Amino acid sequence: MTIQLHKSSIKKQSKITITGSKSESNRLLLLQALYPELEVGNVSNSDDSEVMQKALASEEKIIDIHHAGTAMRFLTAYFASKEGREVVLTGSKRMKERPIEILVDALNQLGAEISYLETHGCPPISIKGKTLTKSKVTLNANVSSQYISALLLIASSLENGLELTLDGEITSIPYINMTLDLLNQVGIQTTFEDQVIVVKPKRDALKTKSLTVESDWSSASYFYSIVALSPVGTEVKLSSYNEKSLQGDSVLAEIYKSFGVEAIFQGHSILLKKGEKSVSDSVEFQLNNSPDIAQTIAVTCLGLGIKCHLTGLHTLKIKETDRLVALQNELQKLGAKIDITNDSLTLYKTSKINTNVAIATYNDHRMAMAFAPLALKTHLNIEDYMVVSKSYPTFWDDLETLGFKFSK
Ligand SMILES: O=C(O)C1=C[C@@H](OP(=O)(O)O)[C@@H](O)[C@H](O)C1
Ligand SMILES: C=C(OP(=O)(O)O)C(=O)O
Repeated sequence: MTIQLHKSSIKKQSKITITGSKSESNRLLLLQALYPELEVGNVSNSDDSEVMQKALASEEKIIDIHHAGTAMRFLTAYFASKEGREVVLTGSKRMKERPIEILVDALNQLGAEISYLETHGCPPISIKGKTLTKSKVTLNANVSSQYISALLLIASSLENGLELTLDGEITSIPYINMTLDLLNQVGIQTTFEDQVIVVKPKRDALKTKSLTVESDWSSASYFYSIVALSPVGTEVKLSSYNEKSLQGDSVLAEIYKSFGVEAIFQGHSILLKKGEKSVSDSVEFQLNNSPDIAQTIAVTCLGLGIKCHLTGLHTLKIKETDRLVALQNELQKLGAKIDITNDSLTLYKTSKINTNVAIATYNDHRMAMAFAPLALKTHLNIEDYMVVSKSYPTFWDDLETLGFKFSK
């Protein structure tokens, strides 16, 4: 199903409430399964968090987590440490191509019993839950931080806690820090020094029994892009956010200054305003710490007609799709010249954007949402538009609130 986005201009002022961060939600849902007295507010309404909730409550033998990477990785660790529980974790066609070997190896070294059912190194996997007795393991930290967060999330429930040694350059570090911060908030002790993370076992009551998830910063990125592509003076207010966020994607506020977007905190809302400041001609960003906003930034640059060079993108190749190739294909359709490597993208200055192009989304929510703001510049069509529900089910409703015009 394709949505036709008509060339639109949005209201001068609007207000949007974005659902809870799916990253924070999926961590806290797992902690809640370990410590049922924990109450969690503003849980994400994303498909990925729904899948996580259902899986944790399920007594079935086969659990299908569809496209949800965090759910796949976090639940692997969770079920592996649940003595007596036997499950098969499976997922979408793409999930069966997304690597999980580093996590499975680490868990098996800790005493787990996990095996592959189809392709070595990828889901589906069979897990025979065990009491994990060992407490030290080393793993490669350069492929996905989700493997590390998965181990950290179950660590406090292990008899002796966990000492994790991270080998190589650590990717997506803010997500690891987010995990550690949430553990600390509920009273689990951790240290992180010189590539070694230690998590102490938790035996006493929780320090905090109730936590509220901050709204999702990756979802906020699409509104930063919309404001960047709108006339001077356009304002969009987003809630509910914290000035000091656990989410690495909050770096958006800094990055989008280059695109003329002012972000003003007003209590727990952020007022985004397109300022008078002229936009940079060419930008460069290292996105190792915030890979999920790469697509948004690349498309904003196309819309503004500026050059961008984005680096630190090696994890994009193993996400919902190969996002580097997907971006190259779709930006080219719009008339852009773009070069990609295994970990970078260069988009050259493009003065004219092709109209009425059909953007393919590759089962990737962020392809649909990153390209949608271009409707402020031209007519465009987005294929399989409901793909957005992976992280942001009400995305199109919220765009309509802003004044976007479309036909489904
Ligand atoms: O831990 C998390 O919640 C996430 C970590 C990141 O993955 P990688 O560590 O694989 O880059 C990010 O891309 C993903 O959307 C969510
Ligand atoms: C990469 C993402 O999610 P996951 O890895 O959890 O599927 C994402 O939401 O952009």
